[in-house]
Amino acid sequence: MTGQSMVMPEVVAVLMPPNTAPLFACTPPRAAPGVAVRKKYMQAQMDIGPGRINGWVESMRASSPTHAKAAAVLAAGAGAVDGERAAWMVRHPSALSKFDQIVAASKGKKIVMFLDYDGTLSPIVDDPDAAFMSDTMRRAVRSVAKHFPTAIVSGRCRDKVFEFVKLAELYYAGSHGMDIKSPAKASRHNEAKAKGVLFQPASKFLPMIEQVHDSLIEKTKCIPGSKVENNKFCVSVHFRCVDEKSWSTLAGIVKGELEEYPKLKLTQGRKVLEIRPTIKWDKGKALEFLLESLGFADCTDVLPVYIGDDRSDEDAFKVLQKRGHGGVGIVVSKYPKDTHASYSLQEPAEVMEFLLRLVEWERLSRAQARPKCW
Ligand SMILES: O=P(O)(O)OC[C@H]1O[C@H](O[C@H]2O[C@H](CO)[C@@H](O)[C@H](O)[C@H]2O)[C@H](O)[C@@H](O)[C@@H]1O
Repeated sequence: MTGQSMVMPEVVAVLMPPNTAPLFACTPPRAAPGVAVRKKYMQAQMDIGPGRINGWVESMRASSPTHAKAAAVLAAGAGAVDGERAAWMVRHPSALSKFDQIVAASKGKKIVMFLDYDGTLSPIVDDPDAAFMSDTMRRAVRSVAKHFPTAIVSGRCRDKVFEFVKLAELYYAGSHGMDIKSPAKASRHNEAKAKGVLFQPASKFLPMIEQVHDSLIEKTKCIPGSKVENNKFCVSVHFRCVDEKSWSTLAGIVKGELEEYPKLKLTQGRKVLEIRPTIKWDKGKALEFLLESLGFADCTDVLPVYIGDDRSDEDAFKVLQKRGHGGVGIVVSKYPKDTHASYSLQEPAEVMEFLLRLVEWERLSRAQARPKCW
């Protein structure tokens, strides 16, 4: 991103090497004793491919920010961890405290909103079926969508995330972007090109994903607390409620399943192992696809804003970071983590505050632009 329209915090974020997935949910401290912890997590993350089960379990531990923070505190002390957080906040300042900077960058541009669901619009809870969004958050999203084209981009299957959000005027990209649909309800943003879009780049994997889902349901029955979720073009195996002693057994089951399906790969989210097709499609590609469908491909007068909390959202942040015409990536996290986002918000409550401020700012800008009749 080189254009002057680029939105960046005052301090440039440390970039990760190209093609490197974010390594930990929480970055262990850089102080001497923490380095060992950091390396351990890095190794664990690399091992998750076809590697050892121990590597898988380490990586599963690292997917818990609180777990990783506790490990870092043990290794380096609370002071070092606080210092790490302060340094991270300088690199990824709060989108609320930098609100004026963000909206200034949208001058002369149309904002397009992209919102992740779990951990962004709804708080993380133990039961994935109970991850409800509050009515106040729904009202905030509805108001945003009145002013800006708005898409929900989720790892969940599209129908499920729609059941939670219940707003027919939005675009939805489910299954980590592999199931994209334009709004069911007309609004002033979707009269044009994106109307009637349905894009499913992984449709040929549907029977395979079904098989894997059914097989994993059967094989994980012996593991109390585990939950296998059918996300249509991917399968999520949750371990949030599984006793840590059983994590290696669960990892072994998923690993064994993957070995039978070389056309599927493993990714990780917050206390969840996700199996998905090896196709080169992710939330970043979905963001590009939606911008194109809306008629904004290569447009200099559009500013995409993406808010998300998980590893899969990093694919979208990377796209925004590379985009020549600007884009705002906002990561939702209380803890420092490797991210390609420029800004941060701590939790869904702050996301709601940001959305409401955006709506208010847009209303005021419009009112000021209107000719006055005395
Ligand atoms: O892309 P997202 O909308 O963030 O979806 C990612 C995954 O979110 C859900 O799991 C996560 O949230 C659950 C409810 O709070 C929580 O119990 C779980 O531990 C988290 O990983 C969803 O259930 C998954 O299918 C999504 O892939």
